[in-house]
Amino acid sequence: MPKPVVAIVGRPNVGKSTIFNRIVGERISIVEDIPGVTRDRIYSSAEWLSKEFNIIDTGGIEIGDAPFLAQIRHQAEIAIDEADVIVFIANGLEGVTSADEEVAKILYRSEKPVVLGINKVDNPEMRDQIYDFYALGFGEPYPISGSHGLGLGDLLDAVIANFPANQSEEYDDEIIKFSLIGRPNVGKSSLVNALLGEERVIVSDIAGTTRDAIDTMYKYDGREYVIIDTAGMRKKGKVYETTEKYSVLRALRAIERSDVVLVVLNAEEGIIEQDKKIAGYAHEAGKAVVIVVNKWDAIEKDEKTMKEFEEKIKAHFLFLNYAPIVYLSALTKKRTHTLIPMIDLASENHAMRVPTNVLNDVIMDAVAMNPAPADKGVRLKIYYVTQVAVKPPTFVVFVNEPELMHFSYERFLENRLREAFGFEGTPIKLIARARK
Ligand SMILES: Nc1nc2c(ncn2[C@@H]2O[C@H](COP(=O)(O)OP(=O)(O)OP(=O)(O)O)[C@@H](O)[C@H]2O)c(=O)[nH]1
Ligand SMILES: Nc1nc2c(ncn2[C@@H]2O[C@H](COP(=O)(O)OP(=O)(O)OP(=O)(O)O)[C@@H](O)[C@H]2O)c(=O)[nH]1
Repeated sequence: MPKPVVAIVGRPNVGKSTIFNRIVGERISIVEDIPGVTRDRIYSSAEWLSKEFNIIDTGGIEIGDAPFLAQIRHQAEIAIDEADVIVFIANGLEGVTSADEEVAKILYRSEKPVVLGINKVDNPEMRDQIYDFYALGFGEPYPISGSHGLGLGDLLDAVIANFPANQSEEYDDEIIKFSLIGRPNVGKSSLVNALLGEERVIVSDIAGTTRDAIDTMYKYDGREYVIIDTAGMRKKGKVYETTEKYSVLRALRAIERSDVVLVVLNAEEGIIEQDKKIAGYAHEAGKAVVIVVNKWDAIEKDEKTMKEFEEKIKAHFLFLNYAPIVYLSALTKKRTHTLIPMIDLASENHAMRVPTNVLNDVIMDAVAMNPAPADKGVRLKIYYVTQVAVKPPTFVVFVNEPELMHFSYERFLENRLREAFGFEGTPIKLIARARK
């Protein structure tokens, strides 16, 4: 089920990021600290009354050197393009400003529901001041205080009440969904075209939350695939579509809807910081990952080139050590046929379920071979392991003291699981829990 998308808009300094952070809370991703991966907090999943949604802080998307008013206009347009419900924030301490009216004007033009939040209403006496904001024309203004966490419940109730009704299932579970991410010009569109070749292409425009996302159905060897957001890869019409943060936002949304993410690199240009950042998003989302080195035709090669490139990738993407690497050329179509089998493999491993008894045999053997080190005289004891989820495979390890599970030991156990079961192409997650 596609999750509804909520976007926060408003002129600078009204408290959008404060509210975003409040709503998102402390969401811990699959790997807490990947060195070198900076997290842009402009997009996150969130939950209210067990309704899940995604939320965008449009204030975090700066549009180059556009002047003040153009900035807020573009941000409002992004909200309209990307969201199902828009949260419009104004500042209760300052009353209605002309910049607020500017935002309102753009929002009127859309048919998206708008919930108006008046921020910085830090105490109940200030509530009378919010009535001025009826003038903005979005009905009842909700008084809130982002910094004190007040009033957000009522605001979110209104947001949820505006979610689109009965969204249909996106695709059948057997259909493998994949997306291509990578910085501009690495060859994502060319690769999609190379894959599609002469095949009949059915482009589906999905109804519901994923506005603007054009997915492509793809059949290979009798199996069905969906290439997620092929439109997002091509589209570059509006001013903000060329900004880096916006493409990050599109990439994050495509990643989220995928089973397998292809991180596309350019052999000609090698690996740069931006590639690392993009790869980090795929990893953090817990998706299966295949690294694609494109433009392999364009470089001088000898028998060592591939090995050298692989070492470079391993060094730059330590956190993606499970991702298989495919070298190909979208231009000449050399080795493009090796890609789909890799996607199949990564996807299968991402959904792998290991029987509990086999799992425990492997872990107990590992522990016997290499017992956990003691910490201040107390030794970690592992009682039992069970797989609690797939996509990615997630294991709960029941222990005496979860704090004794150090990173290096966890890594050791993870490696043993990988040796025993494969898991090529997928992250796996270990969670230490105290046995009750
Ligand atoms: N008094 C008060 N101050 C707040 C509240 N929420 C945010 N602020 C303050 O307002 C300032 C701006 O907050 P941000 O969350 O950065 O605002 P923003 O809208 O994201 O700003 P841009 O990123 O510039 O668009 C900060 O100094 C916050 O501490 C609130 O509920 N009450
Ligand atoms: N030599 C060579 N050139 C390639 C290959 N794949 C793509 N190109 C070229 O690289 C350029 C960019 O390719 P695109 O497919 O548009 O790249 P993209 O990643 O979709 O780019 P954005 O849409 O900007 O994100 C084009 O000029 C392609 O012809 C390849 O395998 N070898």
